[in-house]
Formats: sequence, structure tokens, C-alpha cells
Amino acid sequence: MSKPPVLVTGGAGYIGSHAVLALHDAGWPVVVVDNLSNGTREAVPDAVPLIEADIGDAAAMETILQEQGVAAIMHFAGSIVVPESVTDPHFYYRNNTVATHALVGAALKQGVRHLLFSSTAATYGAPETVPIDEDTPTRPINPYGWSKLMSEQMLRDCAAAYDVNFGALRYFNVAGADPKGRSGQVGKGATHLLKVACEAAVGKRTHVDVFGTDYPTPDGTCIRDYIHVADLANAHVLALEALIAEPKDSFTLNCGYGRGTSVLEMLDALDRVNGTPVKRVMGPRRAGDPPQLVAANRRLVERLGWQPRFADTDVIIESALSWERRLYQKEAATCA
Ligand SMILES: NC(=O)c1ccc[n+]([C@@H]2O[C@H](COP(=O)([O-])OP(=O)(O)OC[C@H]3O[C@@H](n4cnc5c(N)ncnc54)[C@H](O)[C@@H]3O)[C@@H](O)[C@H]2O)c1
Ligand SMILES: O=c1ccn([C@@H]2O[C@H](COP(=O)(O)OP(=O)(O)O[C@H]3O[C@H](CO)[C@H](O)[C@H](O)[C@H]3O)[C@@H](O)[C@H]2O)c(=O)[nH]1
Repeated sequence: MSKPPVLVTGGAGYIGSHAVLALHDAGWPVVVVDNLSNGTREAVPDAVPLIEADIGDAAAMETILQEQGVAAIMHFAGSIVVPESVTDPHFYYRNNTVATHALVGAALKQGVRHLLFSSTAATYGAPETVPIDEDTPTRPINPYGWSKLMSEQMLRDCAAAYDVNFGALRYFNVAGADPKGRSGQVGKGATHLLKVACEAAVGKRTHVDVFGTDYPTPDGTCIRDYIHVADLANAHVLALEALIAEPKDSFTLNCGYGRGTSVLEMLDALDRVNGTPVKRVMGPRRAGDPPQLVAANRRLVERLGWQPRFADTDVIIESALSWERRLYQKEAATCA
């Protein structure tokens, strides 16, 4: 069976660009829409068309869907920084929820029947027990989590009412870079732990701040479930196949390994891989950080037959670090 065109929104960004690579590698025709607010042209392979547009522009999206003959959408575009969502919630509801509403409207009008949505562990808030399965009550503790949960609900209601199905993938902490070195995390003003730590390791920063050492965890720092971006990208390809194979079925799946790693454990592993310690500055808690988030991933494995290939923490760190070194060399060459 020939593979129909897939639209990847936010495909010039970190996770979206890895999904584009996974789709392209698997022989899917792909088109990217990105407004480049946080993505880069270089993240999109030359063979993949990149259309610079805003997903909140329903008319533009309708034209693109029609002209490109799109059969399914992987929707990554959005704003992603939790503390920013607290200081500017109106923008987060607009760029995440309202823009998704526009995109879904365009998809419904153009008869696109499969929608795969980037959701987040932030929809769970701060659950008291881990691992977290998909039946855990969703009680976001910040506007970012709410903006995503509202989008999920919109998709659920639309799938019940119209001839469309959806997959919501709730990512835990995404980390690492393409094992072949073709993409990685680029954005300026990084806030994610491993990205920040790798920037410190290559000399772009003086140190890493450790946000909180008094959490109720064994070493006092927050625990997260770090998933390699290439394993997550592969889950998207499997999810797309499932949506097309079973058009009446929708699903919501956690994406993580089911393994918790503390901030200090992550930094220890980085020091080991790097061979030189990165300076740590112990500081107060960051607002809105739940003590621990670890995925129960049984449904992802059973529903999609997902088999992670890059779960080793050192493998995640090596890929992130070698990407960061390459970025640093490129930037140094540009400045010279
Ligand atoms: N990074 C994580 O750990 C993580 C965890 C859970 C969920 N997610 C979700 O995954 C998705 C991708 O995240 P990422 O880390 O790759 O972020 P990213 O910022 O690297 O990618 C998002 C991309 O969307 C584009 N974009 C933003 N608003 C747009 C709009 N209105 N129209 C068109 N393009 C727009 C940006 O330019 C960027 O290229 C997001 O929806 C995010 O909420 C990320
Ligand atoms: O410089 C830093 C950066 C982070 N941290 C700590 O490291 C942990 C992970 O923080 P990240 O900023 O890397 O990631 P978050 O857990 O805050 O959030 C990420 O994962 C969430 C789901 O788990 C959401 O999806 C969100 O979009 C995504 O950014 C947190 O305890 C944080 O306090 C530090 O100590 N120092």
C-alpha cells in the first residue's frame, strides 16, 4: 500500500524534526509547517518541503492541507516552557489550545482523518504515586499542562462526533539527539536539564543550577523519566500506522521508559560520559516542579508494539553531548 502524505506541524523544532527524520527514513511523504518561532530551517532535511506558516491561521492551513493532499497530521507545533506559561498564560492558551482548534477545524473541513497530538506528562500535574498510568487523574498545575489537556479533550470530543481518529502521546522528559547526528535541540535560552548541562559541558555556560535539594526523593532532587528523542520519534511512526490501520480507534498513551532518574543522577552520568565534571550550583526549588514523574508505559508497548532502542542513560547523554559539541564548533566557525 502506498503511503499518503503526512503533515508535521512544528517539524522544524526539536522533537518534530526527529519525527520528520523517522517518517522520511520509513518512506512516508512528509511536509512540514512551522512558523520558525523556535525552529530552524536547517532542522528540516532538504528533501522535505518546509512551509512557513502559523497553524493558528485556519485559512492558510486549509489551503496547505488541500494542496499537499494531506491524509494525516502529526501536530508538534506549540509553546513549551512551563514557567513562561505561568507568566503569560493567555499566550499559551492561544498558541497551544486556540491554534490547535484552528488546525483541527481546517483538518475537519479538508477531510483529514488522522490526528496525532504532542501531549505531555504535565497533564497529570503532581501525582502522589509513580509510575503514572493513563488512568491517573489529570490535574495540571500550570497553564501549559491545561493548554495541552484542553486540546486533548477537544480531540476526544471531535473523534466521538466526526469521522476522524486521534492519538495523544503524553511525553515525559524528552532528551538526546538523532543517533546519526542529523538533528538535535537547538533553541536559544534552553531550559531543559540535559540541554543546559551539555551547554555547560562544552563551555557555553559556567555551571548548572540544581533547582531544589529538599524534595521527598532519595537524594532530594526531582525525579524524571528521560526518553530518547529517537525512540519517541519511532513511537510516532507506529502511532500513525495504528491510526490509519484502525480508523475507528483513538488512543492516549504515555511515552517514557518507566525509569526515574534524579537531577543529580543525570548530572553524575553526564560527568562520567564527558570525563570532566560540570560545576553545579545548588539552589532553591523552581516554581511548579512536581517532585517525581515516571511513566507506566505498558499501554504504549502493548498498543503500538514499541520497542525502545536508545534507553541507556549514557546513550542519551552521549548523543546530546556530541550534538552540543558540533553546534559549538559550528557557532565558533561562524564567529571566526
Ligand atoms: N521537549 C519536551 O520535553 C516535551 C515534553 C512533552 C511534550 N512536548 C511537546 O512536544 C511538542 C514539540 O516540542 P519541542 O520540544 O520539539 O519544542 P520546539 O519549540 O523545539 O518545537 C516546536 C516547534 O513549533 C513551532 N511553532 C510554535 N508555535 C507555532 C505556531 N503557532 N505555528 C507554527 N509553528 C509553531 C516552533 O517554531 C518550533 O519549531 C510541543 O507541542 C511540546 O508541548 C515536549
Ligand atoms: O537548569 C536546570 C533545569 C532543570 N532542572 C531540573 O531538572 C528537572 C527537569 O526539568 P526540565 O526543565 O528539563 O523538564 P520539566 O520536567 O520541567 O518539563 C519537561 O517535561 C514535562 C513532562 O515531564 C513537560 O512536558 C515539559 O514540556 C517539559 O519541558 C526539574 O526537576 C528541574 O527543576 C534543574 O535542576 N536545573
